[in-house]
Amino acid sequence: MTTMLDRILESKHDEVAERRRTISRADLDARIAAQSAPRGFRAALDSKAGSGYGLIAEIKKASPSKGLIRADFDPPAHARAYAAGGAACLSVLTDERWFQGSADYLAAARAACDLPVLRKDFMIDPWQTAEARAMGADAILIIVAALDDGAMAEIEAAAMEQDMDVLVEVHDRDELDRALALKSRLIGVNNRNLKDFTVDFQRTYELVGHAPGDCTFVAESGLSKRSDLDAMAEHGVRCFLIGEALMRQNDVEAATRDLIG
Ligand SMILES: O=C(O)c1ccccc1NCC(=O)[C@H](O)[C@H](O)COP(=O)(O)O
Repeated sequence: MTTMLDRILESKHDEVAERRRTISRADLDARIAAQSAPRGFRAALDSKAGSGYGLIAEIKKASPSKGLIRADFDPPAHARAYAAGGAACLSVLTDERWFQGSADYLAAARAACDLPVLRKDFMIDPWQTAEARAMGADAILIIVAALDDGAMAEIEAAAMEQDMDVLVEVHDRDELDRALALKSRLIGVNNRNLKDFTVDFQRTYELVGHAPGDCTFVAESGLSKRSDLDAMAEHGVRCFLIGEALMRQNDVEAATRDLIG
């Protein structure tokens, strides 16, 4: 059966191949040289989690599971609201076809605040890490379900060469074991099944006990209220990636503060 992840990855291969044809490495290098140094993504998350909750607040216009989430989409305004509300980091969707995201949204969000920013996209090629840094990203995502071990290691090495952090996303015990063969100790558990979009917090509860103590452990997807976070904290999880629930709020700053304050 072809899953949504399969469909996304298939289109991503064509899309990345096309950009590789049209954007020269010299152009990317010039844009990287013009960027400010990466802001420490994991360090910012750890710092906030040390005295409360570490929130990666996501700027997300639409998704395959929910369609359009926010009509009055304004990345710089959302970035400022998340920062004022106490978020540790931002995540910005840059995938255009499935999430209506954009590299321009990431650049605009980063310029509007001083938080480190994750490029939220489907990384299939080390070239995308240079592209991520050229747009200003401080961290990239590796989805273990999307890659073989060799590709993961190459993409991680390319990101680390650019001094970016790497969030490694897993769904089950096998994927966690593969993630732990990498160097990054920033591990996310996606509670959303990327095949049928169901959300199950049990995934996080089951995996957190298997992560070594030197990991920063992040629960992702489907979290919407303070009691969700407090329940996670009872299992030892203090870092969260949250998009839709915050993006649907009229007052994003107040909602962010209420959630983690
Ligand atoms: O959000 C989706 O529908 C989706 C579908 C297929 C692949 C990935 C998907 N989401 C990416 C994410 O990881 C979430 O945007 C992120 O964890 C935040 O989730 P939420 O708080 O539920 O918006």
